Formats: sequence, structure tokens, C-alpha cells
Amino acid sequence: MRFESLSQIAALANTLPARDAAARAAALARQNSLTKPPGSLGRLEDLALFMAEWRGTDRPVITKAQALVFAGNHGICAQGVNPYPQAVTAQMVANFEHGGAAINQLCRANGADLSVVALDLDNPTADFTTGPAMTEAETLDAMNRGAAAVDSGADVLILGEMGIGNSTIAAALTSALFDATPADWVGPGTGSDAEGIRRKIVAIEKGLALHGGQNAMATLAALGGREQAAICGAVLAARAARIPVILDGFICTAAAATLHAADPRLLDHCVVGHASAEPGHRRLLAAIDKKAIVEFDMRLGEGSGAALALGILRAALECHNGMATFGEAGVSEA
Ligand SMILES: Cc1cc2ncn([C@H]3O[C@H](COP(=O)(O)O)[C@@H](O)[C@H]3O)c2cc1C
Ligand SMILES: O=C(O)c1cccnc1
Repeated sequence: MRFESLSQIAALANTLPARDAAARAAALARQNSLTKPPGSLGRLEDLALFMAEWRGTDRPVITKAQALVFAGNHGICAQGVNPYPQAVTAQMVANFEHGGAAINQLCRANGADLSVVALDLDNPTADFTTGPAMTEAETLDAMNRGAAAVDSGADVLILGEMGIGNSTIAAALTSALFDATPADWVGPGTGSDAEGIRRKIVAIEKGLALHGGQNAMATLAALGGREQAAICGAVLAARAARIPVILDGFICTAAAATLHAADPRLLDHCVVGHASAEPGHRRLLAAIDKKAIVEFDMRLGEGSGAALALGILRAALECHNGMATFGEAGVSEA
């Protein structure tokens, strides 16, 4: 999949694959024949049907789970919005590569193959308080790198991000896309105090004054960053290959929410792994009408909440595929 222009993105909702209603119906029929009262596995049943309708089979399996973490650096750090220095982005990329980060452990625990894609870390995007963060060409390049990283042989894709300062980027995007009250979207990120949070709000207000009122993809270019654009590219490439996606916390979901603002159908194949403790995430989940799989008071990023939720998804499919039917087990029905 290659993106040539930002103005073509919204219309992809008309041409990309849609849910397979027949596979979903067949999976539901199986589910209702399994040795349990109908619906008694709650959201595990919803997840199995979600996998069925995107994989196009009544017995979906996860043979290969791919996890992708995109990393980028941000000019907005010049506004003092980040407690940690920008150098931490590259240092954490090295940590991912050496297996020392939380995401490495959560991928191993839940059976995902992790790749990290560092996007021009030595060349941060522009400070959006003084001009657009990215040109259209830079945005498209990052989207294409995100799309190219997707393994079309995967059965599920976990997405995450690393980029010091990007909790401000996420709140800027959600303010511009959903409602222009930055104070409703900003939070501590890695640990900003009240003064730091005030600096975030001021920076976002300046960004909205300069770049507000544009369409969703132009907003991504003006206020977003490379890892946000790469997440959008990966979400779309996954859709083209009918690969369901697990989004992570506030920052990852805010990136993908750009696509929702372009056309809500573009996120039909995405679930949200966890509800982050970053306060804007709850509000964002309501705005895009999605319910997180788990709520574990995590606020890390890196794809950590999505990787944790992969374990739940695997459990859902073990039940769906492995349980006996009433007939097979000789159990009496109601
Ligand atoms: C050691 C470390 C590991 C991380 N892993 C993810 N993040 C998370 O924190 C950053 C966003 O927060 P802020 O906007 O406050 O900079 C992102 O890089 C995000 O992935 C980390 C942050 C740190 C410091
Ligand atoms: O929810 C997130 O994605 C998040 C929250 C704080 C810091 N980094 C990421």
C-alpha cells in the first residue's frame, strides 16, 4: 500500500475490505453451540466474533502476532512540555533493540514478534507553535514507512509508539479533531507537574490558533509527528490485508483517531487494548465509540497495553476454537 496524497485517505473507507458478515454469523452459530450458556463468556465472545469477521473464517487463529513500535522526535519539546530529555527517545529505541523495555517482556509473555521502527530521530518535526509540524511529503513518507512495516502474514497487529513530548502531540490532535478545549485532553504524560501541564495547554492553544479548522489528515501533518503518521499508515495497511489491530493507550489511540475523524469506518478493524491512566484516553474512547479491553492503570505507551490485551484475545480464541459443543460433549441444552 502506498499513499500519494493526504486528500485521498478518507475515501479509502469506500474501497478497503469491510467486515465479513457471513464469517461472523458462522462464528456466532458455533459460539451458541458451545458448552456454555449463550453469551456467558461476555466480551471474550465479542472478541472471537471480531476476529472471525476480519479474518474471514468462523475459526480464527493467531499463528503470528506482530507488534510494531514507531519512534519519532518532536520540535514541540522546545516549549518545555516534556519532563524527560528528548535523547530518551533514541535511548529507549536501543533498549527495545536489546530487549530491556516493558514492551519486550509483554510481547514475550503474550507471544508477539516485536519490531521497532525509528523515524528520523536526529531530525525532529517542527515546533507546531511556530509552523506546521510536518510537510505533506514528510507525513506521507512516515505513513508509507508505517504501512511498509506491516507483515501481511500476521493474524493480528499490535501498535505502539515512543517519542518524548508526544503526550502533547496526542492532546493537540484530539483538541483539534474533537473539541478544542486543550485542558480536557492534557495530562501528566511521563510526569509533568501542574506548571508543566500549563505549558502543554499554552503550546496547544498556540497550535490550534495557527492550525485549527483543517481536515483530519491536514491536522495530522500540522500538529502530529512521524510516529503518529506511521501508526495511521500501519492501520490502513493492516486493513488492506484484513489484519485486526490492537491499539494501545492515549498516544497511540490519538494517532489512529485521525483516521476516525477522516472516516469512522477506517477504524472498524481496530480494538483498543487498554484504558490508559492518562486522563484524555477515557474521553477519546468515548469520542471514537470504543471500549478498552482491559483497565490496568497503565500509562506507559510503547504498545504495552495492547500487548497485554493480546493475552485476552488469545484466551478468547482458545475458548472459541477449543471448547466442545453440547452435541460433542453430550451435555443437555436448556
Ligand atoms: C524511560 C521512558 C520510557 C517510555 N516508554 C514510553 N514512554 C512514553 O512517554 C512519552 C510521552 O510522554 P511525555 O509527553 O511526557 O514525554 C512517549 O515516549 C511515550 O511512549 C516513555 C517515557 C520514558 C521517560
Ligand atoms: O497512554 C499512553 O499512551 C501514555 C501515557 C503516558 C505516557 N506515555 C504514553
